[in-house]
Amino acid sequence: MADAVVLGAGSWGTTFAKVLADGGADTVLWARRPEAAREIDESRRNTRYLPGITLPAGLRATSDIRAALADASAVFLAVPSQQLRQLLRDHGDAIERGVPIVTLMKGVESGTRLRMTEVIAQELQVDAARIAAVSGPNLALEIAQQQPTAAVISSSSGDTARAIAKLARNDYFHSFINADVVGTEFGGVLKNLVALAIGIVDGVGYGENTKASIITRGLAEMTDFAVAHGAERKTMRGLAGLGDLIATCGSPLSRNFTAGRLLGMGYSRTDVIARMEQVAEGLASVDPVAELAAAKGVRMPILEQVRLVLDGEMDPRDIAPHLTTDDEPIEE
Ligand SMILES: NC(=O)c1ccc[n+]([C@@H]2O[C@H](COP(=O)([O-])OP(=O)(O)OC[C@H]3O[C@@H](n4cnc5c(N)ncnc54)[C@H](O)[C@@H]3O)[C@@H](O)[C@H]2O)c1
Ligand SMILES: O=P(O)(O)OC[C@H](O)CO
Repeated sequence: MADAVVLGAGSWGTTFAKVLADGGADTVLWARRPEAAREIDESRRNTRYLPGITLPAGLRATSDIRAALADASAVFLAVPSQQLRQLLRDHGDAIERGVPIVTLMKGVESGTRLRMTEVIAQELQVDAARIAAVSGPNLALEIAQQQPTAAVISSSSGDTARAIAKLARNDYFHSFINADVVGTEFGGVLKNLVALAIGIVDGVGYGENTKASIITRGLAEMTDFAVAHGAERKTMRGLAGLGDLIATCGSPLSRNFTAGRLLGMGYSRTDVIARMEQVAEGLASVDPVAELAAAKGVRMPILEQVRLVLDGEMDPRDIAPHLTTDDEPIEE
């Protein structure tokens, strides 16, 4: 049996497989395209997603998903959020009973508005104690370059969180644990939306005051939203909240920041999607998060303005003054 099987050989799946393999885990990475699996196995490279990175010799790759799953002691999922349900529907039956299933993803499903752990539980009919979510300030390329980084592994089961945290650690990557799955997952989803806003104002040409104002108010919005959905407030101050917000909003490596920047430069939603070569989860999360916020009566003016820019109903230059939609001053 392999200690870990990672599904999805994009930038994060490949990097996380490297993290696991560098920590000593016998790791198999599933790539949809046979030529990608071959390149990883034969050249120790994934040039499309991780240029310049040499992958560890112990990391094996395959394009045979069912063989990989049948041999897995733990399964890690790293495909775009809108694709997860179909992948599990097609191949979830190949996962052995009792195996922990870990989402590395940061999105909600359009339509159902479900978090990834909820999609897993619903589609595979597995107990929440077997499921975990990984989140944190984790820009893939920096970790693939072995720059020191922390993440948090969240599960309702302390045993599951601890087991995954022990697998996902090495001399450059450290995993903490928590039991707040709702907050940990929503942190990863919501910071993408703030990063879109930061990208937009960067594309417009605004500077650090504007960005700091949006990041600070964005964290307040994230916290209101997450707490209304059952998260712990402190999670939003942790790696999955503030930590990831700082990394994603501050880096040109972020695909959400990049997508926002294109919007700020005047490209339409359709143009931005066409230009992105990797997934920017925030683009698909805007509408379901806005719907979830409305259902709980949570006001999210920054999210609302990102939505208006995406829909072509607001000039990107107008986003910054509207940090709140209130006419009367409100408490910070
Ligand atoms: N890249 C990062 O820095 C990073 C860090 C943390 C979390 N994440 C999250 O990880 C998830 C994956 O992101 P990524 O960066 O690896 O994306 P990516 O665009 O780099 O790669 C996505 C991978 O999924 C595969 N894929 C696409 N559609 C598929 C389908 N229908 N079935 C199976 N495979 C499919 C692609 O071939 C590709 O290998 C996202 O939710 C993202 O938010 C990314
Ligand atoms: O490239 P992004 O915007 O998807 O962000 C990547 C990671 O989530 C950063 O933690």
